[in-house]
Amino acid sequence: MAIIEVKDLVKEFVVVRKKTGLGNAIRSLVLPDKKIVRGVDGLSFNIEQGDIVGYIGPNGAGKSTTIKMLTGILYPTAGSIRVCGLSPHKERKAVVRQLGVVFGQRTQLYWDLRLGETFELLKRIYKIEDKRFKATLDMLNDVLRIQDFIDTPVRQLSLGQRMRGDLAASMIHDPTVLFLDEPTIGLDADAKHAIRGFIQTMNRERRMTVVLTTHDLDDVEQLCSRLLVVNHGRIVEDGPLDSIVGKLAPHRLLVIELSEDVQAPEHARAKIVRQDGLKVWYQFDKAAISASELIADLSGMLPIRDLSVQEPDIEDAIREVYRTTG
Ligand SMILES: Nc1ncnc2c1ncn2[C@@H]1O[C@H](COP(=O)(O)OP(=O)(O)OP(=O)(O)O)[C@@H](O)[C@H]1O
Repeated sequence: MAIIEVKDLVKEFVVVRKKTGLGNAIRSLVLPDKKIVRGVDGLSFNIEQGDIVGYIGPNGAGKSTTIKMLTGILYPTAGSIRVCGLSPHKERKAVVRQLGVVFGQRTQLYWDLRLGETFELLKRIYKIEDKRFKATLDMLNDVLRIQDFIDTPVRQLSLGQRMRGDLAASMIHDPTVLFLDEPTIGLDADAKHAIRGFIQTMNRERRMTVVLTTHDLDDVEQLCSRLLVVNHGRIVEDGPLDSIVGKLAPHRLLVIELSEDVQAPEHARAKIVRQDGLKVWYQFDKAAISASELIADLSGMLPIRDLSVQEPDIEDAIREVYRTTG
């Protein structure tokens, strides 16, 4: 059984359109001009236990709205959700015990408490027994190195320390699923490395399922076994990184260095995208022609001194996801 099951999920928001001018403002009070915005528009997907899934897409695609519904913060307009066999909005208390949630852009720690006091508070909220609490803290300290600043008030922590504190807090009750919304945003390379290491360790050692929204390409590349790409509230791609890169950036480049300055010939299944002195760049789709076929064809027509095949760039492919507007 999948640990997260989402079927035909829809979330609509009612937005009141504001008009300028006093007359219009008064009219709006009596008869507001309402518009329905579909933040999520018929999502269906399952996530298996132990997966690390990147939930990615351009701004306004519906990522946060989905995460809020999966964690019981928002009520869906239609469709169904099961997380650990529970309905997040109907069985919120029970579901919250199974979930860890971290929003990179805002802390869930208590600003005026020391980090350790926050953990104590969470211990009481979740009714965690002493022995288990201590064991979890020791484990979290091993992975996140929180001991150095556990007695520091949260407001004095650096961003990287605060994020490690937030992650530790989300794990105190030993959840089954971890939702991370931009967990590495604004962090330096060391802190990012620590956070990624933590996610990998929790996934490997505790079979923790992780759903991660991120704009960081290294997060995607280093962590995610599967990507769900969302746009306009719908899933537009679902699969491992490689296959999505293949779909979004199907083109490869054959770069040929000529031994003589000749005009490079056109090819029916490859396009010349650049010629600079003795170098020519042919772009081709590997589904239409293989690199070896193209090389064989061209070597009969051109004086070739050297050549190389350039694979598509993961960064370009994922950037394409974030650039997409259509
Ligand atoms: N409370 C709200 N009221 C009205 N519209 C909303 C509300 N929350 C989200 N929306 C709209 O729903 C759509 C999806 O928004 P959402 O915040 O889920 O996108 P996102 O993928 O998380 O974007 P980002 O990457 O910018 O955080 C957007 O059109 C947004 O304007």
